[in-house]
Amino acid sequence: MTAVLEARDLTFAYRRGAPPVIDGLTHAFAPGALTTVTGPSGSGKSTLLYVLALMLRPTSGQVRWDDDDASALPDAARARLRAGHAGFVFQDAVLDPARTILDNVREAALFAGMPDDDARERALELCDRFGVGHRVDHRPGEISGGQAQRVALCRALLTRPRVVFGDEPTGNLDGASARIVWDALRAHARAGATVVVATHDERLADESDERVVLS
Ligand SMILES: Nc1ncnc2c1ncn2[C@@H]1O[C@H](COP(=O)(O)OP(=O)(O)OP(=O)(O)O)[C@@H](O)[C@H]1O
Repeated sequence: MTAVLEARDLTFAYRRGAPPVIDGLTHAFAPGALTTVTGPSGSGKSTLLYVLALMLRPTSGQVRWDDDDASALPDAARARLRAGHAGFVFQDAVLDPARTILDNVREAALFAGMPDDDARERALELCDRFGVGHRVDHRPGEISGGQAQRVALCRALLTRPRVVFGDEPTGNLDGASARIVWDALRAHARAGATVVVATHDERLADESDERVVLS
């Protein structure tokens, strides 16, 4: 099967002539699988996610999406691919404090061309599913950190993206909240998406379908 997302001899350095942070990585990230990226602090886990998500351009090699060299596309085309097909969950929820929970979740639809009514319905369904349905009219300052992270998860899954990136998505959470976020990401993978999660949590990494270990 064609991989949705593939790193091919991927190298990335933040500055010309600096030692590469990613050095010749080749890996096909299988659809239907949750792949964890692990490795010591500073080994390049976040950097790899940003390169795979087309936010940073490789120094050499390719990031292929659906068998095209997506990393070589112009900025606008890369941004369109990201907005249309990818979701993100970071260690901190990064919600807009001025907008309600519902509007924060619906934001993802704006850039993906999802009709407003569908977005609202799906946002409410996700908020209910992840236990923040009673908070949709509140602002981020009025909910807990664990709830905020579940809101970020709802936002990431809103458009049913084919690729989801998580950068330490459970890093700030207690065990129960971490489990909810992890299980949701795994379920999204089982539904066919390609899910790539950077984590320090070896116990969660042991449960992943595939692993990329950086050194
Ligand atoms: N914007 C940047 N400019 C220059 N160097 C950077 C930049 N961001 C990260 N680095 C360097 O790149 C290397 C990899 O950083 P990265 O954040 O990807 O690692 P990580 O494995 O995610 O680390 P951690 O587990 O601590 O979050 C580190 O040496 C870091 O100092």
